[in-house]
Parts: sequence; C-alpha cells; structure tokens
Amino acid sequence: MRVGYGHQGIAGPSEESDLDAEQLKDGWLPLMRRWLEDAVEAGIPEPNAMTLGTVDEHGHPCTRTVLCKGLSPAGVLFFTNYESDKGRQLAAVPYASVTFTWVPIAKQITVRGPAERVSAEVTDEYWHSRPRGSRLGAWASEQSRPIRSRAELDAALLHVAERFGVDVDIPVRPNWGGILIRPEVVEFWQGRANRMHNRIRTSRHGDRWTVERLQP
Ligand SMILES: Cc1cc2nc3c(=O)[nH]c(=O)nc-3n(C[C@H](O)[C@H](O)[C@H](O)COP(=O)(O)O)c2cc1C
Ligand code: PXP
Repeated sequence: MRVGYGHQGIAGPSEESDLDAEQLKDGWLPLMRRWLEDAVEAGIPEPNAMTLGTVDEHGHPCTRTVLCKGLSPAGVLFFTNYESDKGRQLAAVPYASVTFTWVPIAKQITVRGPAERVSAEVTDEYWHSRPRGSRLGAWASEQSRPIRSRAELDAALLHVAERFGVDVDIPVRPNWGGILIRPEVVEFWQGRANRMHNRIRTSRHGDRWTVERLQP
C-alpha cells in the first residue's frame, strides 16, 4: 500500500537543521526533552505516548502503548499494574524498549534498557496526582485478565466506588506502580527527503556514552 504523505509528512521538506551528533553533546536527556516539547508545541495528541515492547515467556515480542510520566537522568518512567501481561513479562525479563512516534514533526525516539520497579514513595506521589476516577478504575480492573462483559466491568467500578465512599482517600492499589527504564541505547530519528533520514544513536558502556550515526 502506498500512502500519500503530502508536503508535511515523513518524506516532506523541513526547514529544521539536520540532526547531528553535536546535538547529543550533553547526552540524550536534553535533546529528548526538546523533542517532547516540539511534539507538545505541534499539538500532537498524547505527545508522551510511547509504544512499549517487552518479551513473553516464549521470547515473543509484545507491544502496547503507555504514557511516559517522567524523564530524568535515571531514565523513562511509566505506571501500570504489575500483574498485567506487561508487568509479569517485565518481572521475568526486566528489559524494555519504548518508541515515541511523532509523525507530524517527522521525529521518533527509541529507548532501550533494563526496567525496574520504582520505590513505593515515587508510586505514591504519582498515584495521588491521578484523578479519583482513574484511581478507582485501577482498583476495579484486573488488567489484562479476561472478563465476561462490559456490564461486569462497570459493576466492578461501582463496587470499588461504594467500598471507598466519597470522602475517603483512595490508597495505592497493591501491585500498581511505576516502572523505570534505564537507558542503555537511545536512538533519535529525524525524517528527511528520499528516505535519507538522520539517525543518531547513543549507547552506554559502563559510565561512558558513545554517539554514532546510522544509515537510514
Ligand atoms: C494512549 C494510550 C496510553 C496508555 N497508557 C497506559 C499507561 O500508561 N499504563 C497502562 O498500564 N496502560 C496504558 N494504556 C493501555 C495499554 O496500552 C494496554 O492496553 C494495557 O496496559 C494492557 O497491556 P498488557 O496487557 O500488555 O499489560 C494506554 C493505552 C493508550 C492507547
Ligand atoms: N493506566 C491505564 C490503564 C491507562 O489507560 C493510562 C493512560 O491511558 C494510564 C494508566 C496512565 O495515565 P494516567 O495515569 O494519566 O491515567
């Protein structure tokens, strides 16, 4: 299938300068923050959405979208149910790959590295920033497990809402929390004409980082 990209798409011209290794002189984090801001400014919906790849017990890849909820020198943070498929997979094989895809600004970032659960304090702080409804939803859903009907799911939400009442703080659901991916490899991709895209990859070797350009 051929899709017409129009003049602004992946293959379209851009007034932006070419991505180069120099832009990574201060490491992956400042450039990643800048690109995330570019995505926000461009009005991309859910600019912090990223495709999370994990492997299952057969070594098969599994992907789904999660929201990035923190970027720091330590890594990339998201929150989920630790007993979901992804949670179990990461417990067994604690290594993840995440990709941010920002088609309207012709940019993509992939981060790979070991994944670990964050402290209860970090989870607690984020949990309490979530709307009450989302906190109740996290209690109501046995994420990734089958359920017979939508009606049963709605009943589960009503049940937890009644259980907690209106004035009570909703505590962190057990086995719900943050996962931090500690970057080992970060690749920045910038779309260019004729599929001659710019790709700059930075990789960690102990506490040293190398930067290299990859062919598109
Ligand atoms: C835009 C978007 C953002 C999402 N963010 C999250 C998230 O941050 N955490 C989460 O657990 N699920 C999130 N989901 C739902 C997941 O994609 C997925 O369906 C769910 O986590 C179950 O995945 P699993 O069965 O592979 O564990 C999001 C879905 C979309 C479309
Ligand atoms: N958990 C689930 C099931 C989600 O669908 C999402 C976002 O879609 C999140 C967590 C993370 O976002 P938030 O904490 O803002 O609800």
